[in-house]
Amino acid sequence: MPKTVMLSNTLIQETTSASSIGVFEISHRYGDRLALNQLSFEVHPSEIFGLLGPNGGGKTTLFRLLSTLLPLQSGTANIAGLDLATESQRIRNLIGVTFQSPSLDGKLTVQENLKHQAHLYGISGALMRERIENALKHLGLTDRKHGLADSLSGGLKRRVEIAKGLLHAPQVLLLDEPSTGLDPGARHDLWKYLKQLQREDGVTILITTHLMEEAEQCDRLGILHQGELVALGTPDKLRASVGGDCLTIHSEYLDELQTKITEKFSVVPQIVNHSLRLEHPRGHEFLKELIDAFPQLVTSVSLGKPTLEDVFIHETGHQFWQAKETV
Ligand SMILES: Nc1ncnc2c1ncn2[C@@H]1O[C@H](COP(=O)(O)OP(=O)(O)OP(=O)(O)O)[C@@H](O)[C@H]1O
Repeated sequence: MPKTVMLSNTLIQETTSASSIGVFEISHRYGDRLALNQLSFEVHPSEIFGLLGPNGGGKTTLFRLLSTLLPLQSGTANIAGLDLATESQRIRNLIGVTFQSPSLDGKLTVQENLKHQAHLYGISGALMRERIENALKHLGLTDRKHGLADSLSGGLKRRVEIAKGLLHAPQVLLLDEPSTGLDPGARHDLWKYLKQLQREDGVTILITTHLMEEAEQCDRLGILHQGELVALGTPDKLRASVGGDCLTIHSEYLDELQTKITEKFSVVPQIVNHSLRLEHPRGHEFLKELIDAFPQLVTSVSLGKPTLEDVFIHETGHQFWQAKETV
């Protein structure tokens, strides 16, 4: 967290030099709708930090703020020690951003799109050619470089968007749902490349996703729900925060079974997506007790170690895919 100091009656927040991205108590409204609520987190240098959240959680709004497309309404933020509110031009030079919305010129070839992007950043000549070839190679686009962007599939277009964000060798990459539309092979290659950028070039990567398997690959994760950060930590630490094993109980008599389990075992199962869900330190033993106690009410029970989806349910009471846009 930033240190707050008093200077001439003005509160100044000092940034923590150890962080590459610092977000401190950011809130953002669209009219009456509160899209981000007092959000704070820090991303360390050369870290891959994931923001996991369902649609409407506020991920895109945060990206638009960090990439200087939206002005900050309240709170403070910095990237590589530069203040977002006052040094947006310098920040733009050192970040690479890929948004969900398409930005390619469909009437230009892949290579022309990349050249255009390079020129915007003042890159030309041999350096430009080298950067473009490198990005094409790592994103599996070399044999499509002369094809019109309009002729590409959604997944290939996505890869060109990502290539565009990498051409000026940014220190910090902001990737908003980069895997959307990519098949599993392309997703695997993208992650291999992101980890290479992290390892060899020390790039810091902030990525948003709603895919659990992608979230698993991040060094640390923030779980964003209705504009608030409900959990923060490594995937392992987050999973460990869920108490023991997770049981999902199917029944035709959910309300009755919920009451009876609560009375008999003094634990309150949550009703999530037409089933009962509870956490127990020794799930396999409890499962047997449960079936012995209510053989007529229990249709089936599944038992598993906590997943990131369980972390989300644990923190919000909602199933990830059913979390509503209610902010
Ligand atoms: N321009 C806008 N005007 C009004 N409300 C908006 C606007 N943009 C976003 N919102 C609302 O703000 C909230 C957060 O939206 P945001 O797009 O940041 O979420 P998200 O997590 O990126 O979702 P998605 O993955 O669907 O893009 C949502 O409730 C959304 O409806």
